[in-house]
Amino acid sequence: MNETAAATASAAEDGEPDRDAPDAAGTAPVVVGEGVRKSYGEVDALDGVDIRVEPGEVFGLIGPNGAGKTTLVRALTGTTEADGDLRVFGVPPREVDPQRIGLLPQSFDPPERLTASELVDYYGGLYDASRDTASVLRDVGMADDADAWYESLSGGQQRRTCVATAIVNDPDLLFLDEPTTGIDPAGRRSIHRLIERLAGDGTTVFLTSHAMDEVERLADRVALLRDGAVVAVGAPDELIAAHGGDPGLAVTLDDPAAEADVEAIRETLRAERSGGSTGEPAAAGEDVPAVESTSEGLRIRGVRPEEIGDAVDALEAAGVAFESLAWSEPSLEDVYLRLTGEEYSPRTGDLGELASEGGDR
Ligand SMILES: Nc1ncnc2c1ncn2[C@@H]1O[C@H](COP(=O)(O)OP(=O)(O)OP(=O)(O)O)[C@@H](O)[C@H]1O
Repeated sequence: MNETAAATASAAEDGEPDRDAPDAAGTAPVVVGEGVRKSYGEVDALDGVDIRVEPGEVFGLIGPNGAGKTTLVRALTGTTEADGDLRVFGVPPREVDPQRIGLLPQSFDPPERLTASELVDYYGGLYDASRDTASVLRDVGMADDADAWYESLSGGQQRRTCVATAIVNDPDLLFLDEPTTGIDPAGRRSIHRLIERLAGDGTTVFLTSHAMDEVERLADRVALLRDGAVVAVGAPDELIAAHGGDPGLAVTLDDPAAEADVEAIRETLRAERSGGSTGEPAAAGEDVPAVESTSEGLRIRGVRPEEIGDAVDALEAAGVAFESLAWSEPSLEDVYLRLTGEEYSPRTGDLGELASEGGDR
């Protein structure tokens, strides 16, 4: 019996819950964190984080600036000490075989007086076994610039080269902290395809990003960190269904709408929804589109595509001139905005409260 199995057996004998236990499918989690805490002086960067990442998952970590994402990545990779129970491949982070881990930190300043190829060679040389440098550079779209000095590369090319150094050891668990920052759309797509391919081949990917479209596309599950704690975790679809709100019409205005105009729009839509041409108001409690102010103008939630004409009529009847309209289904970005309270609107109440009521914590 190896050390991990022995520790597991002894915990089970003690009657304690076994956090590293295989799930019903028989697979042990790759990452387990329970009650993870880290303070910098007065600042609680991590305030009791619980997290579990399964093998082969792309696990997305999102949250506002300062929420604690980088601190959590640092704790999980053993680059900072943290309190609480942390296990990676069943052992404390600092005891994990480095060969199994790839890390792209948020800030990464490799030696500049090397070419992209030499840099990947250099990092590959730190491991017992590494991939062929040319194939790694091909993976990140840097084959044509392999012989360019790192310092002469553009910001996006530098970031791609850094991604290459993180995968040169063919890791089982890959931490990517903001991998596509500064990379152009085509480059982002190639990094996305790379992540999908790695995950398809069994690599577990821990992806931190502010690009919600990226996380929504790539992640099997997402954890939203706020003020050092996980406030929601689940598959993107589940989170969107639970917290994304209704589909809505984004109305871009030249000038902010007056409260009286917003109320007039609301009343017109209510009448349309309930009685159409009869103009009867909706019954109390009836589901009607909600009109909210946003930084760009208005968002009319709960409008069905066939009701967009009614919304335009309501805007015109209220004398509100608009620049553009865009109807969309809720996305992970809506979840993020609602659960972080960044979508606060005085007309819809404090969504910070909604986060604590509707979040998973
Ligand atoms: N070395 C440090 N010394 C002091 N405070 C720190 C240190 N590192 C992080 N912090 C603080 O801990 C909190 C969490 O920071 P962290 O970098 O983990 O957030 P983040 O979610 O990664 O933010 P961002 O999205 O801006 O990268 C912040 O309040 C930050 O100021």
